[in-house]
Amino acid sequence: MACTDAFDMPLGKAPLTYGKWLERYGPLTWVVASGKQYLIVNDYETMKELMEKRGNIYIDRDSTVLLGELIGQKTLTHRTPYGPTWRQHRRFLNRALMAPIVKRDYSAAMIRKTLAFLNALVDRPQDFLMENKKMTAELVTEISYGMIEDDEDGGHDFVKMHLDIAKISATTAEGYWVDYLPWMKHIPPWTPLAQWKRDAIKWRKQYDFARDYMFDAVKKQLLNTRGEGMPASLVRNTLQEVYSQQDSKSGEELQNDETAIKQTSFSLFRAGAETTESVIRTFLLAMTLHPEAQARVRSEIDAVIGPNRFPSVDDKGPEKMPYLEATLLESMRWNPPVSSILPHLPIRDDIFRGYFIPKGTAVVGNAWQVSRDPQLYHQPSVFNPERFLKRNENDGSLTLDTSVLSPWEFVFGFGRRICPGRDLGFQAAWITAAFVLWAFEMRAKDGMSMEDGYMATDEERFNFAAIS
Ligand code: HEM
Repeated sequence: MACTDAFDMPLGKAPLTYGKWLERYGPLTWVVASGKQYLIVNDYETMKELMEKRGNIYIDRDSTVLLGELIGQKTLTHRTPYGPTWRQHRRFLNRALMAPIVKRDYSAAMIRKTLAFLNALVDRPQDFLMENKKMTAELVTEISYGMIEDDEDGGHDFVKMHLDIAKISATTAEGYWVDYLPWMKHIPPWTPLAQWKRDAIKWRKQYDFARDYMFDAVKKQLLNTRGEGMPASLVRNTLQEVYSQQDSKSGEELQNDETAIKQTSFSLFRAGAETTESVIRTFLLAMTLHPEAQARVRSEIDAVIGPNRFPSVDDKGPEKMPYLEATLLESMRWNPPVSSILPHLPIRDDIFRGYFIPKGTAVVGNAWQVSRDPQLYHQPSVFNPERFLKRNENDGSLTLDTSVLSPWEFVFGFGRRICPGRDLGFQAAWITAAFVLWAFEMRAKDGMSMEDGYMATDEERFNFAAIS
């Protein structure tokens, strides 16, 4: 392990800088910046050792005073500290987002949204990025609530509310004095230099309104109809389950369950929309820049599905369509949506490989570096779905090569904090990919290709933001 200094802490494209530390210092780099301790982990085995094998220790999350505490984002599942509230969130989410439930309850919404996306592409192909954003934002909202607006309450635009909240997060991301001097949170809002506090109160109201708005609508409808005719959604399904146990629960327990469902459903948009959008965006980019790979996926779709029916989730899986599966895996590896995995903080002091790691250190796994590890992937910057495939010697068919590390092993994080929406996100991306290439051939504008050097380096091609 090596220590570097705060001035080396990158402001932009962090995973690339972390990757350079691997060459200089080895897999672990210790950094202290703005009074906070970070441990940057740059290889897969070490991430697994810390966040999975020692997952009971490296399980906490950090949060800032302004955004986390005063505005309330600490209550989003991915920001919730380790403890009973987080465990309750995970119990609901793990059950509600299991692969068979996703397939049974949410496939129809995914197909409906994808067909709307295809229609938009016919009319306005140049808007594909914006339409992809819209599709994934609406899909995750519908999965959370079964609808995208509450007509009875004036039809506020829920997606827009979320986008506004994302702006608040961006505005506050660089930190305020109160984040370093927590006693400042007690300063009354009317004092002359407390504009930040007045802003925080305003943002808190905006945040609380958005969090309660759709949840309250679904709850009201459920109480009025007992769920008759309501579409499946995370809120409907989990509230129904909780209400079915109301005889065995105290009023306080029911209230706690409701609060947890409200927080988890509100978290899904922040955690699930842009990440799924990223997988689809990378797939579309890869298919455009690699016409040969696109042609192989399209011929697989032609052979398995043909022109007379739509793709269906029953076609999904490496046994039926190995090349499509490998292409999506390669899209997730080529550009991991969360290039720096959210920090896992140890809940107690730990000794690892002889190094002392204090409680509260932000342990950051650099998923990007794993995706570019030449020991794991030959020519890692090259988009090559075949790296995940091998030919069956007996019948010549293709199967997944399990000796190659699947991106499933690192792009969704590790241990008990692993992404609970991974099956949902992957299935949504699969449906979009299958429908787009069933319906269209994609070509780059003006016939540009990788050979022309079009955005040829990783650094130019991807943005390395929180969601890349
Ligand atoms: C498809 C692409 C997706 C990717 C690549 C992705 C990736 C991740 C990663 C890296 C984490 C952090 C895991 C860790 O700390 O070890 C995470 C957490 C999380 N993800 Fe996803 N995610 C995706 C889709 C989704 C979807 C569709 C949902 C839900 C609708 C979702 C919900 C969550 C939640 C709630 C957490 C917080 C878990 C916790 O802190 O306990 N994600 N995701």
